[in-house]
Amino acid sequence: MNSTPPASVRPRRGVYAITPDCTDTVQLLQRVEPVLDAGIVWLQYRNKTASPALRRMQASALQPACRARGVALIVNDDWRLATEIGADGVHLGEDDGDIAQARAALGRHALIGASCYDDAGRAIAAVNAGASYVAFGAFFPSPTKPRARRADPALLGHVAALGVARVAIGGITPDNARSIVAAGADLIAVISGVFDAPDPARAVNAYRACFD
Ligand SMILES: Cc1ncc(COP(=O)(O)OP(=O)(O)O)c(N)n1
Ligand SMILES: Cc1nc(C(=O)O)sc1CCOP(=O)(O)O
Ligand SMILES: [Mg+2]
Repeated sequence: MNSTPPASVRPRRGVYAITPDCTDTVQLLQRVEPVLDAGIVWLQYRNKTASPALRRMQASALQPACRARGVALIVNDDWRLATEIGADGVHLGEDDGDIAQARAALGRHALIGASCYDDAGRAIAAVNAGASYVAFGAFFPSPTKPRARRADPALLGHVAALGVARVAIGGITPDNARSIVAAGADLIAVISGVFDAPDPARAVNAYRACFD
């Protein structure tokens, strides 16, 4: 019997890395593999510039790399793509479709995340619709999304009773992550702080230390 639990039910605390836009799939894997090996909990495949065909190819390439390391793969924006490639879940923002529909398609074990920005009411609605985690941000100026609306860290404490994982995103660095974890974040979601770092695996370790 395989005693290893599926990635979706392992402890939900730690680093949630999100891929940068990258057109070259070989290079994408070369950038992601050391990050997976460094001990992240979840990986989100996000590419805002790729065609649907390239997104399918890249998500399919990431799936076995994540599976081999016990890291859950979450597809951004597109629950149909998540089902097609056998991902562990999907992340949905305000323009990305219906959480209940995604839950019905992906099944009860899937990780379904909802962007809640600075809005606790949105988080309550998302959990009622079937979300597995709620994401808030941006907590700091984000190099990736400079125009992201800003959220107050106190919000993370206000939604503790929802009983789902709380993800923090937006400009999180190894220097400011500890304050966000102290405010109540279970996972910190990061793009530039990991993938623009001179040594991404070392950056993951610095973020991980903020949970000690
Ligand atoms: C973990 C996490 N949190 C928030 C987002 C942002 O989602 P969204 O507002 O739909 O914006 P895009 O990422 O689609 O540009 C996210 N992707 N992941
Ligand atoms: C994709 C995304 N969503 C955000 C939100 O606030 O909802 S901030 C963001 C970008 C996160 O990248 P970085 O770690 O480079 O700041
Ligand atoms: Mg989106």
